[in-house]
Amino acid sequence: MMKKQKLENYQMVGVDAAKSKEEKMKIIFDKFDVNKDSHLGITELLGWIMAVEPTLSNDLQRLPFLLQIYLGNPSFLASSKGLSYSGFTHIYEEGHLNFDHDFNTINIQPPIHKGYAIRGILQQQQQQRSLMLQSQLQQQQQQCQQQEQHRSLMLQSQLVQQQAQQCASLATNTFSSNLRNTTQQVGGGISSAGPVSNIGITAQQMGGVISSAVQVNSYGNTMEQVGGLFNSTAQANSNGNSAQQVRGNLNSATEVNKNVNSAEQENAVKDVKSKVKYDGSHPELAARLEKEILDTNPGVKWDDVAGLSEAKRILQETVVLPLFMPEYFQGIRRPWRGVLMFGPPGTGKTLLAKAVATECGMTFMNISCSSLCGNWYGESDRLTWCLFELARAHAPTMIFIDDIDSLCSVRGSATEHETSRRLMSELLVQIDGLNNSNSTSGKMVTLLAATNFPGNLDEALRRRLEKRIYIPLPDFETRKELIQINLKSIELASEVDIEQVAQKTEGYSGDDLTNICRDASLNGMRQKIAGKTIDEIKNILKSEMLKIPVTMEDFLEAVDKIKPTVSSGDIQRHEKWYSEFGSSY
Ligand SMILES: Nc1ncnc2c1ncn2[C@@H]1O[C@H](COP(=O)(O)OP(=O)(O)OP(=O)(O)O)[C@@H](O)[C@H]1O
Repeated sequence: MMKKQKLENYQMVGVDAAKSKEEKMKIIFDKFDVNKDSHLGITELLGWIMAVEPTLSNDLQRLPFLLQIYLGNPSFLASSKGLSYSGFTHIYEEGHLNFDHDFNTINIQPPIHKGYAIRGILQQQQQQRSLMLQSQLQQQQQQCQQQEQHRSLMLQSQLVQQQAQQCASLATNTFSSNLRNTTQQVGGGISSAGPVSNIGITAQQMGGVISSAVQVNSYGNTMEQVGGLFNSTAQANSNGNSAQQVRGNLNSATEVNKNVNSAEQENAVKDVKSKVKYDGSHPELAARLEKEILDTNPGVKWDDVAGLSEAKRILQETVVLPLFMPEYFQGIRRPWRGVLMFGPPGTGKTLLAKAVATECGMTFMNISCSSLCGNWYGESDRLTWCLFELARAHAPTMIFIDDIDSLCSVRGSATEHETSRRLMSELLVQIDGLNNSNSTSGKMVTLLAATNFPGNLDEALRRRLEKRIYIPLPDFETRKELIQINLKSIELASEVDIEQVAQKTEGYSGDDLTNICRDASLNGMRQKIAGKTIDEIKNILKSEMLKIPVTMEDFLEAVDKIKPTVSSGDIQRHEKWYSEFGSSY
């Protein structure tokens, strides 16, 4: 079939096979008059050669390549577009020569032909190609090596990070306190006393877990050992203690307050974190987010948050414990994906989020609506996706989204915008993916959100924020504690009655109270400088200024001046929502 086709071509061109090569070339060149339209296509040229020399078409794939090279050589061109007769004869002869032998070898070793540096061109091209291939290969190898190194550094760094957290937690009161309680729980009603003997007793009683318990307490290092211990907790639970009891035995708020990490431990965590590198697909977005929202150590302690013991307990269960005993929080006990704190403004929601992140040595990502709003179509959902990718790279991480209601206009509503719809969909997908398979690998990412307008939340989002904690206005005891926290480094006059200030500030938010304390503490200075010139003020000794005590009068004046910012309508709105959708312990 092939032969027949070639013969037809041959006849069509009308070349007598018996003629000499030169004659054939002349006929073909004239016949096709390649320059008449100043254009010669490769396919056309290929057609000629195949027609004239049917035996040359053994390797049709190689031929166009060769022709391309010839046509690229200026010495074969009669004009900028047309082929010269000399060029044509050369092509013909090259093809002829090589086809006569074995066309497959042409490209490897083209014959030297008088007057033309074809071999040089081909060799050059070949060399260039092989150099290119070599350099591509080298680049690929280098990339592979770099990726490998990077990956192993990441793994090492994650391991160190985990260990640093474990060490920090175990070495500090935070953990020993948790551990002690846990061990008591492991004891499950065994009458044990002090922490160390308690561990001993528990270990003995638990039999199989002696080594874990001892190791954890003596050295407090590895995940498996910790896991071993917490497995024991799980066993203890199945041996009679209910989850309720476990929770009941958790640290009280006051105990939690004692759990202050040493600067050294914090630095260790910080140091490890700063070495974590994002290796995902959007480095430029990640860099932007990192700059805006990343805080490896927010530096707020439990001690700094007054009251809110209920909220603290829920946060312990949702965030702190799953981090310390990941093996326990599996399956149906998996950590809650998202936690919502709602309540009037200035009640300490952000403060609480920071405290949890600090106490757990978690990376804190404080995100606002504006950080997720991109300028371009699709940028917001990419930013959202990148946020969670970044969080996983820095895990354990807490993503804190303040004013989350502003991210979601209710879907389907008139105010819904395409960007916000896409952002919301991505956010829902990402929350769905939280704490599934990765929770055991220490890659815990928790979403903590806060809002003053819980009623504005998208229904789907509300469902995913599985725990919804009400952060109310501070009660009497909390107000007292809050005033003390605010004034801990301030000189107070002996007659100052904090209880009275607390009584007078019912309905004030934590933020309002902080403002009262600030105002009261500045009053002494105001009185001291009243009527003085700037120069006279400059001459007042700093130490003298610092010694001015805050009096009861200063407080009463401040309370008079500063009014509560939260209305009773606001409170009712929150309480109504709490009764419908809130979580309690
Ligand atoms: N429980 C608290 N303990 C100590 N300080 C508090 C407490 N609540 C509020 N404050 C003070 O009020 C300030 C504001 O608190 P925070 O930003 O946490 O409130 P918020 O509930 O997040 O407010 P918003 O809803 O407006 O974002 C804090 O910096 C702190 O000084």
